[in-house]
Parts: sequence; C-alpha cells; structure tokens
Amino acid sequence: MLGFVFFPKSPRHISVEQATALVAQARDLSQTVQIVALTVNLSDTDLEAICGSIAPNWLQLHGKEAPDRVVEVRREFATPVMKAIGIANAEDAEDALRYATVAERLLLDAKPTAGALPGGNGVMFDHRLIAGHDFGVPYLLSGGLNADNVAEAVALTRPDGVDVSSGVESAPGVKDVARIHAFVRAAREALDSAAQ
Ligand SMILES: O=C(O)c1ccccc1NCC(=O)[C@H](O)[C@H](O)COP(=O)(O)O
Repeated sequence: MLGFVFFPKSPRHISVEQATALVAQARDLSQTVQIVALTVNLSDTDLEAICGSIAPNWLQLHGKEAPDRVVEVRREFATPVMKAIGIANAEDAEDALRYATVAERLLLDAKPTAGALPGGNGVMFDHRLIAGHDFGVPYLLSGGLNADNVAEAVALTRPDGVDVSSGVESAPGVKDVARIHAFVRAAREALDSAAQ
C-alpha cells in the first residue's frame, strides 16, 4: 500500500495533480500496488476530486469522521474505507469498536496532542491498551514504528498489518529508500512469525 496525504498543513501534503502523476507511475511499475488516499474530514466535493483523479483502492479517513459519515463515504465513492482511530486510553480502544461494522479496516494510531498534526507525528501509543483485543475487523498498527521497534510491537499486538511514515524518513516529509527497505524487511518478518 502506498499512502498519499491530502492535508495542506502536513509536510507530506500532495496536490491532486502531483498525486495523479505519481499514482500512474506506481501502477505502471506494479500490478499489485494499492493506492491509499489519506484525508481528514473532507467534504464530498474534495473527495470527488481525489477519487475522480486517482481512483484510490482505499480511502483512509484520518479525522473525526463519525461512523455515519464512514457509511456515507463508502456508499458515495464505492471505495473501501480504512478508519484511523487515535488511541490514548482504554476508552479509545473501546470506541474503535463503533467502526468495526462500518469500515473495512481500522488503523490504530497514537492520539495527537493539541496542536499536533492528526497523524504522522512519529509517536507510539501504549500497545498494552490494544493487546489481545478483537476489533471484529482487520486492523493496521501505526504510530512511531520503525525498523528497530516493529518486531516487538507486532509480537505484542498481532495486527493484520503495519503502517509507517516518520520512521522511514530522513526529515519530515522526506522518505528515505534505505529506511523503507529496512522497515519492510523487519515488518514482513515480524508479521510472518506472528502469523505462525
Ligand atoms: O502523515 C501525515 O502528515 C498526516 C497528516 C494528517 C493526517 C494523517 C497523517 N498521517 C497518517 C498516517 O497514516 C501516518 O502514517 C501515521 O500517523 C503514522 O505516522 P508515524 O507515527 O509518523 O509513523
């Protein structure tokens, strides 16, 4: 999965035009790549511009979208939704269950502190809050992961997949190829051994 961030305040923000070119390149290079459009509380009009241009395989809703809005977005755009949930305490983990019947995937991330970006902050939450939980739907573990800590995180939480941003960057918004390789290697090993 390749994620494209449509959030102007982020150092990773990309315009629809830039994304369209990169997505075409990615799809030329790989038959199996899945494109994820990451949005935060966007209107139908803005989602239409994104979906109409890049036809993402997934919409990652990373804002305060309520379960009803998730249902609406899926219906309107006929695209599977991955709902991001910020986890800071046990209530947040319970709250995630509200989305189990409306989203195809959950993405459990650190809850942003006041003034921080909604995501991509390189912050890890306390994984003991979700260890052993059944969310009723596949979920990705996210928040502060990198090649050095992903094995321990996966062993404790046993997610269906992992997500990373800052942990594979050399500076905010600047992806680093060597770090991406190291992360993917470590994540694959960890997910494979957790599945055995
Ligand atoms: O990455 C961003 O800049 C971003 C901006 C606004 C909303 C969400 C954003 N990222 C969401 C992600 O899925 C990140 O990969 C996730 O939060 C993990 O980030 P990190 O802790 O830096 O690995």
